[in-house]
Amino acid sequence: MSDESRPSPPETSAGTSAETPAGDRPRPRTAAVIPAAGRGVRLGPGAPKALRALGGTPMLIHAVRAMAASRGVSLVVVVAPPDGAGEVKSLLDAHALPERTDFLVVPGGETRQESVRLGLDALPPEYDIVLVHDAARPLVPVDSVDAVIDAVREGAPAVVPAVPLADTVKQVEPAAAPGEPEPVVATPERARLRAVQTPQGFDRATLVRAHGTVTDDVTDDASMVERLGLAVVVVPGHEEAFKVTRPLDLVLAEAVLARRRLNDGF
Ligand SMILES: Nc1ccn([C@@H]2O[C@H](COP(=O)(O)OP(=O)(O)OP(=O)(O)O)[C@@H](O)[C@H]2O)c(=O)n1
Ligand SMILES: C[C@](O)(CO)[C@H](O)COP(=O)(O)O
Repeated sequence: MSDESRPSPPETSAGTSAETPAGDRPRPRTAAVIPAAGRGVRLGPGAPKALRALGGTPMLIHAVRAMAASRGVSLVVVVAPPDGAGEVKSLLDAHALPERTDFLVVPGGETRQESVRLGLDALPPEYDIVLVHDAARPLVPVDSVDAVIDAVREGAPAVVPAVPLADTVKQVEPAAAPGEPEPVVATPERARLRAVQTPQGFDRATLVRAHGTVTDDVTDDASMVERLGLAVVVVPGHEEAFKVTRPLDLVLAEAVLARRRLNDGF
């Protein structure tokens, strides 16, 4: 492990993914890669998005805690802004994670794809299942994380959490000239469309192969697996796993967090 890591804690009886009843095959171990190296241009000027505060705590810390909340996740790899790995390491040192969860910090790249690949490159060999989770989805509930891990453990090479759409979606052609209206060319059947979230879960070898093979620009990791011709399956996502992209998303995230804190009594 690099200097940017905490030493692995001893196995505990609290139950890592490798723990099994006597005689059973060990369960595959799961690591979560968190791409957090984006600027957050759509959120507006300020610090890199992952380091901006949500309820007084950096968004990245919420995302790391969301992964660490799953008893199946025993390593979190944070892909930090390229010049911010030291700051991210200090943040993680300052915010307690469960004893069972180890972490690593690596510097990210120019694109999300590149950042995910750099996170994958840093994974120790003993992890067979990989989750990829956007730092920009800080409020994903643990049940969604567990559902993705379970589906990969049951044999799916690639799993995405997703929710139905509320809006009708139109496919358009680019406008003939700037300022001209965009012509609609199709209306896909909404009932068959899904809005895809993270964490997306993968058999590690499949994801590594996808990142080593697919060079086109894509907006998520599962579409790289689709391009290999392999099956990707959907499990139910959650409305609170939305992505903080624009200023209004941050307002919603603050409200969701305030509601949780009220319900939890702190
Ligand atoms: N070079 C990049 C670009 C994005 N990401 C991460 O990928 C996730 C999803 O990306 P997005 O929400 O688009 O974040 P940004 O790229 O920061 O946003 P924007 O496009 O508005 O700049 C985020 O957690 C972001 O930090 C990354 O690790 N490395
Ligand atoms: C991976 C993702 O969150 C799935 O919805 C999304 O595609 C990321 O897109 P972004 O434009 O890089 O935020």
